[in-house]
Amino acid sequence: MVATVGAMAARELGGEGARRDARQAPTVARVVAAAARGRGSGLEGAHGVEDSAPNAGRSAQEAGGVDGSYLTETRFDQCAICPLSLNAVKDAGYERMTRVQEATLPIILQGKDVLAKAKTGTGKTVGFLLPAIEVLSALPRSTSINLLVMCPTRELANQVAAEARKLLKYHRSLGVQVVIGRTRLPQEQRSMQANPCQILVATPGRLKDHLENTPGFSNRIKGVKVLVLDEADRLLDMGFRRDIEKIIAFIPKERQTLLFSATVPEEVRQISHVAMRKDYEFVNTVQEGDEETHSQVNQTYMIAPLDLHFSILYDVLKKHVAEDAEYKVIVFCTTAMVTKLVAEVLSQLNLNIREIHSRKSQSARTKVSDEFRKSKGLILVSSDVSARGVDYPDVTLVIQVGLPADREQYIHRLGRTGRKGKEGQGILLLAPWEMHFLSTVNDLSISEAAAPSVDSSIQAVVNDAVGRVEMKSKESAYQAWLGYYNSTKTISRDKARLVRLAEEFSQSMGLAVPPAIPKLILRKMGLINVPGLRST
Ligand SMILES: Nc1ncnc2c1ncn2[C@@H]1O[C@H](COP(=O)(O)OP(=O)(O)OP(=O)(O)O)[C@@H](O)[C@H]1O
Repeated sequence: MVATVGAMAARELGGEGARRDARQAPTVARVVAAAARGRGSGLEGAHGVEDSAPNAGRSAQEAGGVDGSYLTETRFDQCAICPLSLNAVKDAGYERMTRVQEATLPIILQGKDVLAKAKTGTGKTVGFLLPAIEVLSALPRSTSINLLVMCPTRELANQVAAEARKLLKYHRSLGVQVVIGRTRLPQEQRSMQANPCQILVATPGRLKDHLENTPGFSNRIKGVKVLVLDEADRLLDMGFRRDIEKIIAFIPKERQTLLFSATVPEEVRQISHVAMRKDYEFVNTVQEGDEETHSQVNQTYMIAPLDLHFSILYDVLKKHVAEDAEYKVIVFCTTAMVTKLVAEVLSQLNLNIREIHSRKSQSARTKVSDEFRKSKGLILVSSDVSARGVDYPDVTLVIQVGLPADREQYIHRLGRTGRKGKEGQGILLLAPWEMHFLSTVNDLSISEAAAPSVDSSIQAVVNDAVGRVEMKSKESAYQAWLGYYNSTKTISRDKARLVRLAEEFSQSMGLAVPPAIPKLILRKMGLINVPGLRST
C-alpha cells in the first residue's frame, strides 16, 4: 500500500516526492495499527480522515472537537511505539491520535523524510516528536545530539521542549535542551557541557552562534539522525533560509528530515530539497476542497478608516469581555512598536492587557507567555512572535489589526483560536486601502461584518486614552508603521501615498504633525528626501 500510494503520487509530482492525501494516509496507519493488534490487513472499512462517521453517537467535543474531525479512531496503544513512550502519552492524557499523528507515524517509523501539512492546533508537535523519540530510543546511548528541532520563535522552542519532556518522562536515558536567543550564551554553553542531551530544540540564530562559538558543539551536532523544521515554510522563507542552509551544512546528509506546518505554499514544495531527500512523502491531512482554516472558527473582516481603529478595537473588546466571562483574546499588530502602542492605549482604557513582542526582554516574554497560557480574562497584544505554533488553550477571539504579512501569517495567527476542535472567533480589521489583502484569503470562509458604529462618547474616552500615551511610544510606532508598510510591495510603490497614509496613522494617534525620523533610518528605508517626511 505504501509503495503503491508513493509511486502513484511520485508520478503526479513528476518524481519530486510522493504525496499522501487525507484519504490514503490513515489507511496506512490502520495497517500498522491492525498489525500491532495481530489482525489481518486492516484495510477493511478504510474510512478516510474526512469520514466523520466513526464519531457518530458521541458528543462533538468528546468526539474530537465540534467539527468531529480532530481525533481519529486509532488509539496510541494500537501503534508500534515502545511502552516507555506509551506510558508517557497516557500520562499526558492523549488516548486517540489526531489525523496528522495517525497519518505520519508509520511513515516516519519507516525512516522516510516527511513534509506534513495539517491544520493549526491539531497535534503536529507530538506528530513529529513521538516517532523521532522512537528512532532515538533504538540508538546506543551517546552524548551527541541525535534529534535537532528548529523553531522560528523562542516561545515555540520552549513549548516544543516542554512537550518533549512530557514524552520523555520514562525515557531515563534521553534528555532535552533548548537554545534560544536573548539568554546568555555562556549560560547555555555551561548547561550543555554539564548535561549533554540527545535532543536539542533551537532557534536558528542561536544555533548558529553555538556552531561558531561553542567548543565541541559542531562535533556533537554531527550525531544528528533526525532533523525537524517546525513551521517549515517560515524557516525556509527568506528571513531564515540562509541560517538554515548553514546549519544543514553541519549536519550529516545521512539523516531523516521532517518538515511540519499548517501552511505549505507551493514555493516550499519547490525548495524542500534544501532539507529533504528527493523521495520524501508529502502528507496532507487537509482534504481536497477543504479550507486551511477550521470551520468551527467564525471569521469576519471589518473595514474602517484608520482614525476609527482604536475605537472599534475598544468597542469589540468591551463587548467580548462583557459577553464571555472566560474571555481570552489575542490582538495581533503589524510590528513590535505598534504592538507596544496598541497595548498602552488599551491599558489606558482599563482593559486587562499583557504585551508581548521582540523588543521585550526574554524573561518578560516568558513570564507573559506562561501567564497567558494559564489564565482566562486576559487580552494579549502581540506582534508575530505569537503568530505560529504557540499553544495557548481556549483562546476565544483573535483580532488582527492591519495588514497581515501574508496569507500564511493570517492563517497561523487565526489558528491561535479554535485549537483541538474547539470553537473560536477571528476578526480582521483593515483600512479601506488594505482591502486588496482579502483577495489572498477569498477561498476561506471569511465574511464581512459591519464595523460597530462608534458614538461620540466612546470616541472621547478613546481619544483621552490615546492622549495619555507617551510621545516616545507614538514616535516609535510611527517609524515602525512606516517601515512595515514601506516593505509591503502594494503600498510602497507609490511613496507619496505611503507618506499620506502614514500621516493618517499619525493622526489616529492624536498627532497634528507626524514625528520626525532620524536621517539614518530614513536612508535605510530608502525614504530619504521623500516629500512629507520630516527628518532629525
Ligand atoms: N492525540 C492527542 N490527543 C489530545 N490532545 C493532543 C493530542 N496530540 C496533541 N494534543 C494537544 O493538542 C494541542 C495542540 O497541539 P500542537 O500545539 O502540537 O498543534 P499544532 O498542530 O502544532 O498547531 P500549530 O499549527 O498552531 O503549530 C496541544 O495542547 C497538545 O498537547
